[in-house]
Amino acid sequence: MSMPVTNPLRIGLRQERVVPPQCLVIFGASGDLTHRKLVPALFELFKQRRLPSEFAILGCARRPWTDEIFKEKMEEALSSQIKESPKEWELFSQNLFYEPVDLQQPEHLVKLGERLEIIDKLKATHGHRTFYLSVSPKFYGSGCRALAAAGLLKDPKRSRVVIEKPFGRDFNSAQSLNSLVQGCAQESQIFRIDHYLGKETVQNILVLRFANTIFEPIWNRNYISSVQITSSETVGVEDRAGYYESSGALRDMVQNHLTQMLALTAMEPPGHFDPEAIRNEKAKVLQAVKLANEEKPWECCVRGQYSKGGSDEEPLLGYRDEPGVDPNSTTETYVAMKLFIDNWRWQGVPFYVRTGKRLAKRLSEVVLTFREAPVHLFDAAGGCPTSNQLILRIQPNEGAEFSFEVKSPGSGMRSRPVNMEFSYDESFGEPSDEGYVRLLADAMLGDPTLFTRSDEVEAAWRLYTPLLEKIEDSPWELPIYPYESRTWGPTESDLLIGKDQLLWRRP
Ligand SMILES: NC(=O)C1=CN([C@@H]2O[C@H](COP(=O)(O)OP(=O)(O)OC[C@H]3O[C@@H](n4cnc5c(N)ncnc54)[C@H](OP(=O)(O)O)[C@@H]3O)[C@@H](O)[C@H]2O)C=CC1
Ligand SMILES: O=C1O[C@H](COP(=O)(O)O)[C@@H](O)[C@H](O)[C@H]1O
Repeated sequence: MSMPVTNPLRIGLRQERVVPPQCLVIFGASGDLTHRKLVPALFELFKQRRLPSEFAILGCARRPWTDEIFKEKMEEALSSQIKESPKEWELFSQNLFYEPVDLQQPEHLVKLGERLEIIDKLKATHGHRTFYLSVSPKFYGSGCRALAAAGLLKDPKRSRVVIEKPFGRDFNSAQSLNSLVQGCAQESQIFRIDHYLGKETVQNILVLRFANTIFEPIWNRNYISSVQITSSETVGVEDRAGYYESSGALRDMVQNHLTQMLALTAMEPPGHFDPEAIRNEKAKVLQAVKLANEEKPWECCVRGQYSKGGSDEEPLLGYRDEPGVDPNSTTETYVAMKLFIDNWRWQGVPFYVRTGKRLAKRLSEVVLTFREAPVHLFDAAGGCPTSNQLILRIQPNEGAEFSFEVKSPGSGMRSRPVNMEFSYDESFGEPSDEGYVRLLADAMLGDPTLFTRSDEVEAAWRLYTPLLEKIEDSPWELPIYPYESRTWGPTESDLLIGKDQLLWRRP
């Protein structure tokens, strides 16, 4: 009988950190995020045995659901996972409870406090609570205030609050929201979530840079000529027009997810792996980022909006024809821009970032392009030698690749580029967890490393607010260029990077 072969990379893989006893209270329990992301992530944690038996999920929203209705709704949300793990669902569902709460009604919060005490006794959760605000951003501040007024945040060791994005809509509103929530709870209790930081490959940027010796000496302006950060989506606005119309790609994706990827790529090495050390370095580098041309932002920023496209079989609506969208909308669904970082490491190295909906491919990646060899000794297949590139594939097919020149086989001495590949799935034999799995566990563990601190959020808003104001005050200076659905965005964005004799990567 042959022995099963064990992949040595899987040894010791799962799962060091188990959440301590507690009750997770989700405000917005009937909403889209709870349905699509939060409860599936919690079920995943449960299946991985990372939730203790002293654990409860208390769903809250205004509608008068009961525990039973909440369980039914969550069963619908998890239907495909439950088919594979029906027994786990039986056990998991015993931890689900529901309390009707309107965050604007103080007496509801008092009732919530009483319900939590009952759950504490029933599930032995000892007053340990994580409050997750998965409600409209207009309730982030008032929600925290209501929790504090009801005395639910007074114990900094046992109560935390998780705040969804967007955290503010410009520098001033983010600053006011920070002071409001910091007036209700200590910074150590506040977890501002950015789900990109929960992605395995985004965290891998840190490990790749700081657990290897080969990268750090060349991770700077002496060796790197440019950096591209892309997050492209194939989906359109879906049913979120109400939110997206007043947000747009700059606020929805660039200020948070792309800027966080940039911060991890560009930050200095922290002295040690400690939440504050990491967040200090991220905040420091974010404070040094600037638009490539602050006086003429139209020279370094391109906005686009998808028009119709697709195929006869799958025709796709243009953004302005989507349900809930203003037929004259000037909200951008695509943005590309060029940034610089004003410090010793990165002076003069352009960072190009782009994101868009309804693009040709779903992908997120960070691409570092290295300087050309100083002398071209060999003929290159295709005319000119390519620059070395390190590509950090955030999604899909999570991993990394390095492209470099090798000798083309044959009698001559010609060079051609090849790729060296690492893939998470292939190496570790299983797909990576969704970002929310990691982040929910970390919030309940009280580990803030992968959450954004107040100064980081403010630094990111400080960077983009002048641009947002320019768009609002003189929109003709930053016009919206249409692009056909399922293409790579407006041609103007090719010109943005083309001015520097570069091309966007189109894998
Ligand atoms: N959906 C997504 O993919 C993403 C969402 N987010 C963020 O997550 C948050 C939630 O988004 P989403 O789930 O899409 O929003 P939804 O509009 O789907 O859900 C909002 C939820 O809030 C509840 N609610 C509304 N008013 C109150 C109130 N006064 N007191 C208590 N609960 C209330 C609603 O239930 P009821 O009407 O019964 O009160 C509902 O459960 C938002 O901040 C969004 O920006 C972030 C990233 C992605
Ligand atoms: O936060 C958001 O992210 C999603 C994209 O997330 P991903 O994990 O699928 O890359 C985006 O669709 C949404 O508009 C935005 O609010």
